[in-house]
Amino acid sequence: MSATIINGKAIAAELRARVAAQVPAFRDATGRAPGLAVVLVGEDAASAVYVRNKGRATREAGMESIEHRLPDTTTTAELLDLVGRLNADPAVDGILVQLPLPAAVDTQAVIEAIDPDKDVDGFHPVNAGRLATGLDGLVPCTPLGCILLLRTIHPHLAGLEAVVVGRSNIVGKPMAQLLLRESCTVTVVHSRTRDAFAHIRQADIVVAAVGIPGFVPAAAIKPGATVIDVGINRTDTGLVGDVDFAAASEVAGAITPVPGGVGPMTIACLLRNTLVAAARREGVSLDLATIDGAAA
Ligand SMILES: Nc1nc2c(c(=O)[nH]1)N[C@@H](CN(C=O)c1ccc(C(=O)N[C@@H](CCC(=O)O)C(=O)O)cc1)CN2
Repeated sequence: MSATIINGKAIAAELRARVAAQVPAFRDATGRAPGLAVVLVGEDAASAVYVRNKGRATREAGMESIEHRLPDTTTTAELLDLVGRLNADPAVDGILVQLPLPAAVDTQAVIEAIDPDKDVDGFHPVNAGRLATGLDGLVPCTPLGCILLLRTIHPHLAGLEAVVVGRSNIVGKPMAQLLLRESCTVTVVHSRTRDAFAHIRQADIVVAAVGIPGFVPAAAIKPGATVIDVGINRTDTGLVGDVDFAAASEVAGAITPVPGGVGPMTIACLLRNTLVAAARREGVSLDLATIDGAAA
């Protein structure tokens, strides 16, 4: 069997276009564009690229991009002070602090300092709680992107067996919550799971977010399953995911590539979240089902 390759780059471009299409109405209603502030601390090369791409995508969508680049000597107190100012700035609808932060910075304190209603990363405990309890909040971009990719293959996710590989706060846990919200039957496997592959083999949907190159072998995938690979691992042979893509695509029904799968959805969903945050702050109504795609 040769799997359908899920083209995240194309699906992300469509989402970005749908978000951009809503911006003129927001401008007309409020007299301003949605504003996204992105904070980069230090010199991490990959983070610098992601922040540059976020700024470009924000401007291309017709939104205001506010970028803060700080040295790697920045203290937690200095970062908290900046976040406080962005919280208070009425032109800022979304705040994103690029991760990872330098080791000396208290990352959790910074995340918790962001106004939950401007937390376009969806990492604040208030937004994690809203997601877990079925309230409207801001949802982490990468897991949200995975759901939108899954819907292109499974317009109805309810009842499917889903296995999430990894339990990070940024991807694994919110991914499990989002799949539960779609009425999937959800299992999370992690480093202490006794036989992770035995669980993965039962799954109609596998979301791999463990950060280990090629961790999921073809032999662990049920024939016809949909495989979403969140891993972005830099190796001597280039960027690879958490799934053995070449072998798995002979077994899976559909699979995301790396690069070109989940990654582009992260930035598209960031724009979507910024528009959502701006609309909620201004009391402007949005048709989220249309923005997220016809099957939403
Ligand atoms: N505050 C945040 N920090 C980080 C997040 C996040 O969502 N919020 N996620 C990642 C990095 N990230 C966005 O910030 C991100 C990662 C990858 C891509 C992407 O488009 N990847 C491409 C490959 C690009 C490459 O060559 O490196 C792909 O997969 O096709 C976009 C955004 C950690 N930090």
